[in-house]
Amino acid sequence: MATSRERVLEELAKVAVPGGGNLVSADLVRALAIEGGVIRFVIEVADAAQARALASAEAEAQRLLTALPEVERVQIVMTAPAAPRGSAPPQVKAQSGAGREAPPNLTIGRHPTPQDGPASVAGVARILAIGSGKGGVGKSTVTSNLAVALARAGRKVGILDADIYGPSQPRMLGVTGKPTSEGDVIQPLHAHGVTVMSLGLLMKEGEAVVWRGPMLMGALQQMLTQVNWGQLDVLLVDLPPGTGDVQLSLCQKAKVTGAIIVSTPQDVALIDARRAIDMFNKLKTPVLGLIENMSTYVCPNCGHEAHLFGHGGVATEARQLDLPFLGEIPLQLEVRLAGDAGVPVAAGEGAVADAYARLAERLIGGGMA
Ligand SMILES: Nc1ncnc2c1ncn2[C@@H]1O[C@H](COP(=O)(O)OP(=O)(O)OP(=O)(O)O)[C@@H](O)[C@H]1O
Repeated sequence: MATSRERVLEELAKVAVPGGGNLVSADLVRALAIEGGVIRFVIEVADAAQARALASAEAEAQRLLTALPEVERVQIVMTAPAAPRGSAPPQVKAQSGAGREAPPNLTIGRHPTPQDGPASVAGVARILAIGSGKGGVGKSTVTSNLAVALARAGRKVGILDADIYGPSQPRMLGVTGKPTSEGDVIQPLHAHGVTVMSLGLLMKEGEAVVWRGPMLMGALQQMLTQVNWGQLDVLLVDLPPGTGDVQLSLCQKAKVTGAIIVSTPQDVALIDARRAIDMFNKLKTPVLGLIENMSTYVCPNCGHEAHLFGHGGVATEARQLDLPFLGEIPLQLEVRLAGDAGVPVAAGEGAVADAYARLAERLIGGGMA
């Protein structure tokens, strides 16, 4: 069983920090995420001097958490913001056209600015959070394909890739350029009729770890408010898996129309999906429905139908929770190949593209997109 968030905070509250108090009471812990036996979080400090002063607290936190029975790995990132707390957000500087190999020249990631409750995003009619309890169930794949299907159905669609631990929308949508900026307004990119902004566009591939900490809450706020989204019928937010701080900040900072939960039919995924639903309920974000991904598998050679991860589990779960079941997406090799090639399968023709078109129609018909 995974260690609970409360248990982790209990341990961190034992770690004294210079100046009095502990890591938790001094409000230094950010982005706490627990995935199986892996615990990740950020210690947020004001500057390099405080980072040095907290080095032994970091080591102590590492020691205490690693000693917990269920914990396999503890990953702590210490971050100092680019500018001191409370100062104006840094200007966004951008270059266009540089290859993905070049280091990012955008300054993004800052402390969130205070605001009274969740805010609307200018020009964006609806915000849908696409979440999952478990990682790897295809949430990002569903997001990119659903966006393309909605665009094909004539809707103005955007994707905000907030999956800070593995932003994959640039690859899945085949966008490789870098966003440009005018003043502090970031210009998003466009692919397959979808407006796209991703933290992944601001980092070298595989460098997520460098960007995790400083980008968290403030970066999400920047992505919502500083990106020129234009007029959108719907903005899909691809969340990291689980129930961490990104989900929390999104629902606190933005007026989220609702959440859609992606799950495979496997019991283990469904258990985690329930947790995600519970979190959205607690955040008072309506859960608009569930999608079953990696549903039926049809053998391309003999046409035999198999249910590798089971079948119908998500529909049953939706019925039990009295939530809408929005549809099922088959498991097909083409889905992965298309995602890897940067042309979502929903942009073409075939059974999976049809399934996404039905899903898009369902959302549009229900006023969700
Ligand atoms: N219906 C499908 N058929 C075949 N492969 C799929 C399907 N859906 C997703 N995949 C593949 O499964 C893998 C995981 O998908 P994806 O990255 O979308 O999951 P995720 O839930 O967003 O993961 P993460 O936890 O990293 O955010 C990818 O290689 C993707 O191409």
